[in-house]
Amino acid sequence: MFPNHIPNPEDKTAMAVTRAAVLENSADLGIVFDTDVDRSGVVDNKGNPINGDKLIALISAIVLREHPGTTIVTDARTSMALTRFITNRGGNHCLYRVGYRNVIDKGVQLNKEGIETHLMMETSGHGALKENHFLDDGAYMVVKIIIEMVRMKLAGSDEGVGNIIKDLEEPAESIELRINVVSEPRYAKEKAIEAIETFREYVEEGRLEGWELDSCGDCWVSEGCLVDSNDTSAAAVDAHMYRAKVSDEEHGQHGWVHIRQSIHNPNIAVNMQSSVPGCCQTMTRVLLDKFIIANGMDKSLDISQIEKYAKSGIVG
Ligand SMILES: O=P(O)(O)OC[C@H]1O[C@H](O)[C@H](O)[C@@H](O)[C@@H]1O
Repeated sequence: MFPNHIPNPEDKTAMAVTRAAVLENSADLGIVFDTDVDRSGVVDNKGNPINGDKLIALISAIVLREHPGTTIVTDARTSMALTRFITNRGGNHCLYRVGYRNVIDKGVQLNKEGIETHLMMETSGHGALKENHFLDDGAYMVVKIIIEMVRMKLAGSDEGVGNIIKDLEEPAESIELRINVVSEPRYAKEKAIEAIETFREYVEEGRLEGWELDSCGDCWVSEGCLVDSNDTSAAAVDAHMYRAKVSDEEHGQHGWVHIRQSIHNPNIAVNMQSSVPGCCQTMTRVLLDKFIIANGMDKSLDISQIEKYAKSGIVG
């Protein structure tokens, strides 16, 4: 379909065009790759787009049937519902750093430590399997999905592969905001790290009410996972990233805020999810008033996207 849309399984147009083609041709499956075919997304026969968390869930369900109890590593921008989906099927969910190399390397490391880890996948669509020599390989993922689809058809089901993930809930809200670092480019990384580490201290010291540093709960990675404290084996280059789980009296734990230095750009990426409509805006206001402004960080950071979302609920 290229050059009709960007070849990217995260791209809404790419998924929408593929969905339309599947429905128009009564196809069994639509497939979206990026240019070098290491990222993928699919559309099932009913037109359901399956990318991001949904793709991870679909592959997880297949892999967990083949390897009961396996550990699955993903980046930490996945939903709380995905963790439930994996654990409900008997798997362990290891939430790790953004960056497909980090996610895959974590899986390699866990296997070396004797923790059976068959799938490593990022929300971007990058994914690797132990059986495929830990290669970042979108084509292999899609072949697994095609085999599953044929298996279902041979068993007499026309439900489509989307049926496998029908119990995966979606967060009510999921947003990404960027904070540009106002500085000479050579100091930008340092400043971003300073801001992110101050965020960590704030959350650790309980200065943001209801916010708590997240980890994989009581899994074997204990504190080392999302908080990075006792893991020296992975590259330090993009290690400054933390996730805080967020609760309030009314809803209990309803979401999370993930803050990290961008891998490619001199900015800070802020991702948020909540199961309660309106709560991403509430969390943004807390971040703005109780952390950024309280620290005087609004002088060294371009917080226009944060301010806009806090005021209007509009990303941009
Ligand atoms: O830090 P960002 O600019 O958001 O980029 C983050 C992304 O960087 C690269 O594209 C990696 O391949 C991805 O694994 C990662 O998710």
